[in-house]
Amino acid sequence: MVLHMENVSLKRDGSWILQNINWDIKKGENWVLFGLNGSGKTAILNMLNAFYFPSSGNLTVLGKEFGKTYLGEELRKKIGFVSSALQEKLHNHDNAFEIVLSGAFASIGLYDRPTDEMREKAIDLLKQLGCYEYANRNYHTLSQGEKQRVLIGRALMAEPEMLIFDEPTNGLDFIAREQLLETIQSIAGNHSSPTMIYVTHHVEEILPVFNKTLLLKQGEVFSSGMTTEMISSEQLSVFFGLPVTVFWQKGRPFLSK
Ligand SMILES: Nc1ncnc2c1ncn2[C@@H]1O[C@H](COP(=O)(O)OP(=O)(O)OP(=O)(O)O)[C@@H](O)[C@H]1O
Repeated sequence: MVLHMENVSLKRDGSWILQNINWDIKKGENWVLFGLNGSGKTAILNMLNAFYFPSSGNLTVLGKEFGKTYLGEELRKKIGFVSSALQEKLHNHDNAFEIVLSGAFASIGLYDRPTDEMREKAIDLLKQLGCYEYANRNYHTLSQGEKQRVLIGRALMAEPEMLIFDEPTNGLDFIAREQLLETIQSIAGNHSSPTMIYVTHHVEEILPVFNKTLLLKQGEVFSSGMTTEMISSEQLSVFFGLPVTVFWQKGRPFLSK
């Protein structure tokens, strides 16, 4: 089991942010965590990363049970994270190659001496993700879409067991978004690919590789199961509280009122 959440609730500053969350992720599944603004998506991610601790319930992430030992750092090494928020934390004067390489040490900036093997791997990843042509460019000169792909390379460098995309298309134009989504879909084709979780509130970003979906509403699980069943006109009309139609094209859902 990659993730086991059993009746997990979270209280912050006196209010309940998450209530009775049940969520199991098995190896081989890739999940969408779908919820509107303020539904508690970030709170769940902060628990997976061991920044927050459940106020009640049982939580096991990658075989580590919360409450038994301190597991923050150990766990975070096994979880790759791609978000726009992370972009701001990186050293902007590093080039794309160095940013990817630093993923091997789970560090911001390069403090340890990378091995030749690590360098080769970073180059392979840059090629695989279509970033090779700007490998020598300073990170801050890259476009948002290019930055996000470099971040994916950085995350994959550490060979994570879980890879989380937190609204990764923020700030991307249509073309950059589609390129990024294509990259994400291609990672899944790799036999050593990690379990992926894609956090979003945009239906049209849900790729075929994300075969499972959890619908989160006001801190509670509204429903969870196969993506094709969750992302349906019937479910989402109740979820949004307004009639919507979902139509599928080339394995991806689209939403209209
Ligand atoms: N420390 C805190 N104290 C009180 N309330 C909080 C705290 N942190 C978050 N919340 C509230 O918990 C709810 C869930 O927040 P969270 O950031 O997890 O939502 P989200 O689904 O990630 O939203 P978005 O898509 O807008 O990022 C929100 O109503 C938020 O205001």
